[in-house]
Amino acid sequence: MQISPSILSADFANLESELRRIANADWAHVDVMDGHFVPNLTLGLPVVEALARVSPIPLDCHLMIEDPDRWAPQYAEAGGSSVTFHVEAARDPRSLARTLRGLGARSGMAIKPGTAWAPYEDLLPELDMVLVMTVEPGFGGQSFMADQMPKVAQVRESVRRHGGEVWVQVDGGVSATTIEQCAEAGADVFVAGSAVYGAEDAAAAVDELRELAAAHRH
Ligand SMILES: O=C(CO)[C@@H](O)[C@H](O)COP(=O)(O)O
Ligand SMILES: [Co+2]
Repeated sequence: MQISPSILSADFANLESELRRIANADWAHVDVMDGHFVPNLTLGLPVVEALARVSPIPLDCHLMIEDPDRWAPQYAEAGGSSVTFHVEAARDPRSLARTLRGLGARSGMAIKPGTAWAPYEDLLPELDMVLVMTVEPGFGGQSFMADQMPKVAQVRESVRRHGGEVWVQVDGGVSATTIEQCAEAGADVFVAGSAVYGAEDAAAAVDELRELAAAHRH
């Protein structure tokens, strides 16, 4: 059970110290938004490069951008240990996932709440992680969509049948009150932005989330 706090809810004026607050987490989740794929703009390659230089934990880059076929490999080169693109934006997801792995990154594929999983099941051999969004991508602090749990369970079942080591990540509205149902549905990597950075003791929030997830393991 792994926790990946989203720095979208961190203090952008002090990102290095904000990363140190979550040094006990498994990953630092970096939300890259381009103002086109989603109606919000956050940060890009130069900032990811800078974060990779100082982060005590590996970067989990979530790319909410158009044309990931062109840009995602550069996030792997910039220091993203895991790079997740949205299938809705990708022209050739299979080839992109292979390219990411070839660059030494873990390949992740994200699906929005309105996107079905079944058409993409055959991509599993190329993937290290599937990200099931539990909010509409674009902003932190939104309400958790419990209606995505059946999709998490579907992805978990596909992974079980496929037999590989593919992680199932949930992102959006994950907190101490919603993480249990995510774990029970089959998620094993949990992104939490406001629930971690909104806590006075971010490291304690990470530990609490990990314990709750472990106690409700699928
Ligand atoms: O990708 C996104 C939003 O598009 C997320 O990573 C959020 O930033 C998570 O924030 P919370 O919902 O946990 O506050
Ligand atoms: Co995200």
